[in-house]
Amino acid sequence: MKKRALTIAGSAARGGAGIQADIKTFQELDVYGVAAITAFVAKHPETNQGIFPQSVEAIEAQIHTMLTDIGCDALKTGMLFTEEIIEAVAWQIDQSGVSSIVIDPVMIGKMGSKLLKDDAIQALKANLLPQATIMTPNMYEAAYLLNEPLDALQEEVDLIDAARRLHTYGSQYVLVKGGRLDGPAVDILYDGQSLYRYVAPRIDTIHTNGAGCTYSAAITAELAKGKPITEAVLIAKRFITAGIVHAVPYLNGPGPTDHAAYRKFGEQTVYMEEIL
Ligand SMILES: Nc1ncnc2c1ncn2[C@@H]1O[C@H](COP(=O)(O)OP(=O)(O)OP(=O)(O)O)[C@@H](O)[C@H]1O
Ligand SMILES: Cc1ncc(COP(=O)(O)O)c(N)n1
Repeated sequence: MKKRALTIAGSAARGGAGIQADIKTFQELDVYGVAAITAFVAKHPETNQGIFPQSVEAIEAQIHTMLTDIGCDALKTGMLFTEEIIEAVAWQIDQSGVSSIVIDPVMIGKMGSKLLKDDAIQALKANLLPQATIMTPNMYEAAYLLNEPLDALQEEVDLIDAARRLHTYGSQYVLVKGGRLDGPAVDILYDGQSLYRYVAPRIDTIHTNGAGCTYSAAITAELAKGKPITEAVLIAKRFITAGIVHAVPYLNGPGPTDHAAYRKFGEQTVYMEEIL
């Protein structure tokens, strides 16, 4: 039977990030995608719209319906926004019996939206990270979780150090993304014993809106299909690299990645190596 992946995240009105990115990615990687929407994000300096969180009741009802009617082989979380949403979602994940859990600790969007409240970080650390199969912070999120200044991670050695320290928070694997490093786009994966680096050429573009969401959704899709973590991350890195190469500059600012690019052009310039 076709495998199923669930995303619990925010709706991004521009369509490149959040739930929209996740569902497009699930479809491209041939898993049945379902979604529980935690909030609607329609923030733009010109329209001055905002963030519209959904009630805990509405979020719980969506997750319950999907888990009981459709079932789930792997799930991911993205924007969760508040402490009470995190606590409710963490409880449902704990009860779900789903064994592949990807936690993307989304905090700030590339257009500047604040997607996690300051007082929610403790609930994320206490209730969600210990349940993670893999957590996928970017450099800024890793620093924030470690109580470091936001620009604390500057080089690859800092990513390695952060991955080791974040592993003590309880996630089985930690993937620290070097999207904002100078030089090649290197991400570090750590499982408590072995360290791996995933390397892609850096693409000279500002159009990476939703790159983190898309990457973690691709990892989730591959885990749903039963791939081991190291391989799921490699396929996902190829998926997002192709998406960035072929990104579409629709916006007055960072445009969305192209979720169809991996299928159409299958970029293979990405490799993985173990760091000894
Ligand atoms: N310019 C780039 N060229 C190549 N790869 C990139 C580039 N920017 C980001 N990446 C890669 O894209 C993936 C997502 O990384 P990124 O750091 O953008 O995550 P993120 O900041 O969490 O994204 P988001 O802001 O969408 O949540 C990582 O594998 C990263 O290495
Ligand atoms: C609902 C939602 N979730 C996540 C992101 C992060 O994506 P990015 O940092 O690429 O804008 C976003 N912008 N909106």
